[in-house]
Amino acid sequence: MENYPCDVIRNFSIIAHIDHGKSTLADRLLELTGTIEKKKIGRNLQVLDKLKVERERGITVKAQTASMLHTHEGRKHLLNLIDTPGHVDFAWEVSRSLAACEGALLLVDASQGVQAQSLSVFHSAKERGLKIIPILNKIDLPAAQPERIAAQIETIFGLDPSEIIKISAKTGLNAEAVLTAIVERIPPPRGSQTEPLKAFLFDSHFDTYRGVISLINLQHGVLRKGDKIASCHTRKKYEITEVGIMHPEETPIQALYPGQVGYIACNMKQSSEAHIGDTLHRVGAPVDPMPGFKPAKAMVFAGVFPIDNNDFPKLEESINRLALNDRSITVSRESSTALGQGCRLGFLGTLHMDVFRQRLEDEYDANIIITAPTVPYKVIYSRDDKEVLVSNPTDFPDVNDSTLRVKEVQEPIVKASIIVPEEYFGEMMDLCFSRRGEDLDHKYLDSGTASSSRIMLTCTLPLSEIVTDFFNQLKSRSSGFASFDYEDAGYKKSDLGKMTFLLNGKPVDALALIIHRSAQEIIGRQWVKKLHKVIPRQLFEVPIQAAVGKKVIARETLKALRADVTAGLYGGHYERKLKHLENQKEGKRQMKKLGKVDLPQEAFFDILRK
Ligand SMILES: Nc1nc2c(ncn2[C@@H]2O[C@H](COP(=O)(O)OP(=O)(O)OP(=O)(O)O)[C@@H](O)[C@H]2O)c(=O)[nH]1
Repeated sequence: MENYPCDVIRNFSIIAHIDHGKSTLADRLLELTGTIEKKKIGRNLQVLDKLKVERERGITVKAQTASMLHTHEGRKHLLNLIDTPGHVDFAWEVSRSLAACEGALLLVDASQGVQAQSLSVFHSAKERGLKIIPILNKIDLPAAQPERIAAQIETIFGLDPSEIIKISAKTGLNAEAVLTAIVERIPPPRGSQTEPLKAFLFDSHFDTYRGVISLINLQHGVLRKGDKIASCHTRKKYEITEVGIMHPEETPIQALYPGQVGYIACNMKQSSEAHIGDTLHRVGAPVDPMPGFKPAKAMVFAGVFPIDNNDFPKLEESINRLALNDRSITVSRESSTALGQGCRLGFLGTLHMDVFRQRLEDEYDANIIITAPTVPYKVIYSRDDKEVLVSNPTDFPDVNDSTLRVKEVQEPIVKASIIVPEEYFGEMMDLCFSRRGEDLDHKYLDSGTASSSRIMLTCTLPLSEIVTDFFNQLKSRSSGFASFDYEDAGYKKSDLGKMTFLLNGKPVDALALIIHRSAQEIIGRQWVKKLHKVIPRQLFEVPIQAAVGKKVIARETLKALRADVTAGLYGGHYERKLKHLENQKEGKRQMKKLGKVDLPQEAFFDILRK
């Protein structure tokens, strides 16, 4: 590695909207540089996307990094690709990956044009002062409009059209030009061997045998096995047990030199010790830490409960093991009278939550119930202006109870941008208004009179409105054409209340919701109807009520039972009934006594799944 001084090193990321071909281009670059063999990636198996869920959903969840060697004008260069995940929830991972680069390839699909995330990742890269190389991908597609999209890139990003490289990552057409541009246009890192050791930690994962493996970008100094290092953040000390580069798999090396990107293993036992954005230095030779990082903030919370309560220890262990590799997830225990013992998890967003659930189910075969997602609300009390963050509806106070002296409640809001063809503009406006959107604004993205021009719509929305079903609505109401991105926009005062559901006068804690006043009646009625459908009849009449504070706003009555246990269950769905009967036969069916009401776990499943 000592043969690769800074001037032959290039550290870069590929940034793009989801599906614009980032992983495909990464594969082509690895292939062109001989880092991987061609045959390995024949069946659309992308080397950089490793997790099963990623393949199933075709998205990158966790960033993967690879080093490659490329000869340019007779000189061998070391190119370090720092891969970034491609979804709004993971904007934080993108920003930390970018901090380890000097340049970024901005990839835009020539048939779809600039999309919402193209814009947000562009701004992120620009803020960091990275050299941006615009690339138009998928020019092999019949629907590609390279000229029109190139004009878009020029007007929206202010990039020089002559700098745009037009390629097909799939066929490999012109991909060689990308390598040349990386070497010629991206500045080399600036590091020095003589300055005190300084390494930037930008990613980490957990390995069962070696403990925490951290990816680092070495700013200064030389790092070898046996070196003693310390963290600026925690001040803990470690000894390096292995140094290597990702080529693309972990490949041990003797030493890492300034400007290089690689991995280290040290005696770090817990992933919580590896702080993303931390700076490492040699023991006894402290350095100034790299500029601070915003830590990942969980913005969506949900309870996870096992269907069978005996499974809780196993579920908890699985959750902890998965969380080891994803420190943006927060985990705490939660218990509910209705659902028993479970965990409350905090996620970056709803996709993050879905991915986690799928991993739990895939890898651990877990049979679980997830409660409705909530966002963190701020409750401010008049007594000494105390501010409490509430992310579990159970803990939300009754705002009308004057003894509690709640001064106001605030909810997190986001600044959303939606890019959509003009003909769907009206639909998108409706959607935003129906989700309490404010400050709506829009602008045309195509200059001149292009047919089917595209519009960028921006507005502020409460975060709670986009964590439930917003994305699906957006896609279905725009025939799949709208793209969406959002950023944190702080907190805002809001008229919210806690809605509880009562069975036979007893509240069911797992079903509590925090809802804006304008939607309380509608949601109350909907949920009461749903409950009425899924709760089996009992030996006595059961009132099902929705209440906000002490005020009941909706009610249905479940008539007393006469004969057959399964009659009327689930609105007569045959397979459901069959499953129900089978469960009963196996004696596995769990009944929850809520007051005097028997509520099967499956009923919760049906309500919460919606
Ligand atoms: N026709 C054509 N298809 C392409 C090209 N590049 C990528 N694709 C296809 O586009 C789809 C998305 O490509 P990916 O490389 O997975 O996209 P991505 O940007 O990595 O997606 P995320 O990892 O989710 O951000 C795949 O089906 C690719 O085969 C191209 O140049 N031409």
